[in-house]
Amino acid sequence: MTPGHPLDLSVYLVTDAGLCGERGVADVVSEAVAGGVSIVQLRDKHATSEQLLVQLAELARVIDGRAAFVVNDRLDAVLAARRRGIRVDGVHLGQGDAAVLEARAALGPDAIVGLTANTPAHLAAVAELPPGTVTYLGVGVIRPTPTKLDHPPALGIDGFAEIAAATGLPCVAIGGVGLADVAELRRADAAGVAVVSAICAAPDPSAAAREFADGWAAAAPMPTGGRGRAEPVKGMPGVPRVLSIAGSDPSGGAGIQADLKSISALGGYGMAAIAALTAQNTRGVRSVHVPPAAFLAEQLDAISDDIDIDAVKIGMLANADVIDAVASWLRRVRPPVVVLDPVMVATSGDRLLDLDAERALRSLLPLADLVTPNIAELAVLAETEPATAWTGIVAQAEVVSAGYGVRVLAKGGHLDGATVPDALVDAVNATIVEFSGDRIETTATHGTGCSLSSAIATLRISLGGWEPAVDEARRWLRESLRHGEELHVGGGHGPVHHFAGLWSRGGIATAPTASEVEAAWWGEIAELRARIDSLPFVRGLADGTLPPDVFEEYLAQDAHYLRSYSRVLAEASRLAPEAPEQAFWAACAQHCLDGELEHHHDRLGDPGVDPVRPNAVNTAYLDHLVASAARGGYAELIAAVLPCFWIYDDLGRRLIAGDLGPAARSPEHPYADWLAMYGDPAFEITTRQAIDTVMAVASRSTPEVRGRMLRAFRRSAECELAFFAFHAAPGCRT
Ligand SMILES: Nc1ncnc2c1ncn2[C@@H]1O[C@H](COP(=O)(O)OP(=O)(O)O)[C@@H](O)[C@H]1O
Ligand SMILES: Cc1ncc(COP(=O)(O)O)c(N)n1
Ligand SMILES: [Mg+2]
Repeated sequence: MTPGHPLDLSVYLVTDAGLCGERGVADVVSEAVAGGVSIVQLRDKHATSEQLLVQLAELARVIDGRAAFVVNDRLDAVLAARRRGIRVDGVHLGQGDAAVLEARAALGPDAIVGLTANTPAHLAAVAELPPGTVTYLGVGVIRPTPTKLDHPPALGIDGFAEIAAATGLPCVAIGGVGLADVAELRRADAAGVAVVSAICAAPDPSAAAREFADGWAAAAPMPTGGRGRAEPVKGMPGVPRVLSIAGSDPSGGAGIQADLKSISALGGYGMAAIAALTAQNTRGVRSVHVPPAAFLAEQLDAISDDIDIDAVKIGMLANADVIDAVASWLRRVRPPVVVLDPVMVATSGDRLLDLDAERALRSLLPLADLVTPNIAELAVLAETEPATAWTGIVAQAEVVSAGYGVRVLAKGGHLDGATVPDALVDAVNATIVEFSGDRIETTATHGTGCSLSSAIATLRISLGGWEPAVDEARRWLRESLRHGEELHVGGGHGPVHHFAGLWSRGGIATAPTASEVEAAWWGEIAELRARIDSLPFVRGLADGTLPPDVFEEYLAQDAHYLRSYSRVLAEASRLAPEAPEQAFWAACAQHCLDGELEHHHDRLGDPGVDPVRPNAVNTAYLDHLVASAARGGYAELIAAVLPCFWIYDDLGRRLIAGDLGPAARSPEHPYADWLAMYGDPAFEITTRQAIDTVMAVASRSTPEVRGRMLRAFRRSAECELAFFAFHAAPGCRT
């Protein structure tokens, strides 16, 4: 968690090493955080202290400040990690774990201390604790879940809502939460949803996480803020009013334009006095025009005569006259925070400052609170050659800091190497704070220095200290660097994506691709599929031991189902917006009757009229399909019909391949014709077409419609499980 920032509990990932499998926990966490997970809990009940420490270091590195990071149960490991400078934000404790009071005392007031609580007695005990002891409650389980075998009775969403209403603390819903529950839980006042298998076991954890983040964002916000959600820290000032005095970059990635985006992205009100104009793009600077310095002075006065300025960021000043105008305004106005980015050379290598102005720039240093030179600029200020090693860079920063009585942020962006360090050097107070992170492989580095310095100026006001401001600005810049190339701006060094974090957290969600939706939906029903595989009915099908009367009763029910399912597919055809989709669903409707149903009749004998009374799960499944069409129209209906293709195709192919037992490969298998029908490559092609059709619609839909489609899809998958299960138990007869 970042000091001064509200804790975002919305998508809470609990790790499970078993479910992450060969990919490893760190890879899954890294992807999940990229997809929008806001907090990660490392849960490893078996690791030794030493193993846990290694995992903590690795996860802290891949999370890289993008999400909060807590550890289940092991307060000792959190303390050991913190002693080694590993960034762990806190601990989550169960009722049987170390006492929350002890954790709060050991970790200090800013740490996260989460607590599992799911009974009125637990809530009563929490209410007795001093305020500020517990940060949030983990409340569950919502539904029965295989990822925690010893879980208490499921609360359901109503039970969760009751507990959330009875406490003043933010409540995270945990245990068996599916994507389809997210909106309802948010409306039930959840501060977030905890997810284990739906992300850890997903083929694409990033896409799965994004579905949850989108689902959360799309759910209607609570009518009034406040309860149930963590609040910003008390005493946070209002919106920082931040002025950039810098040059214009018409391509929008550096200079004034980058400053205004950075200030806005970090919650400030941005103002800009233009000191110079450049004609540049992502490849380089073509020319520079400097308006008269007197006109800059007029701009500055116009602002300060009217507006209280909280912070100033100074960038490209072009020449000595301009520098003098800014120096004399600063002496008069004395804004509380002044950050000077001593821009001399652009990322492209072009000079942005007259040579004779370099000396004038030094006169500004004592008027600044922080100066942020890159390696080349630091050497000019230190009047020496650029250092090539990090230690030399920090030494030069100390010289400049001592010589001018100003804090220096030495930036290592131009160093070669796998890590990118920065150092906040304050020779006056004799402190050096180093920051480091892995180098982000990207061409989008245009304007990094501009963006960083205006971000620090803004955050210095809202966070109240230099170290947290630099820390948070770096975290934000790193996220912006990671997403810069997605903007597709220019053929040279493109801009960073200033709003990457903001947009992905639901402001403006980028639409997922069809294959991302496909992976997320398949992952969403992973648990249901696993349960189908282990049903006695399916195991009996696989090894051929399923009693014929059970199989025939199943077929009779399925024949009834298929007659109605065919009508539902015809309805999809009727509702289809385009002719190819209309034809596809019509063909599926027909195949249902003359392919699948015919097979059933071959086996059972064509009864002419339907003699079978549908059993309860059959009726429920068909009701759901009809209701999906009536309620949600085409999009929801095709999502609801999909599991009947997808699950049968997947199961059929795996049975034929012998994945569920070798007997299914034998031509002597008693149900060989049934297996051949669903393992048939023609059925695979039809299924692929159905998946593609549904995913194309889902990826084009709004998050709200996509959420409803997923709920319909998941419900059908549940019905498939129930349909098989009905015929599974020995002795169960329809
Ligand atoms: N590839 C990268 N990966 C991670 N951080 C980077 C990368 N490039 C630059 N930075 C960071 O961007 C900021 C600007 O640094 P730098 O590139 O040295 O300055 P300038 O943009 O002024 O030349 C620093 O915080 C630096 O650590
Ligand atoms: C107008 C203007 N100001 C500053 C920079 C430096 O950019 P960087 O942030 O990459 O050092 C730039 N290219 N253009
Ligand atoms: Mg720079």
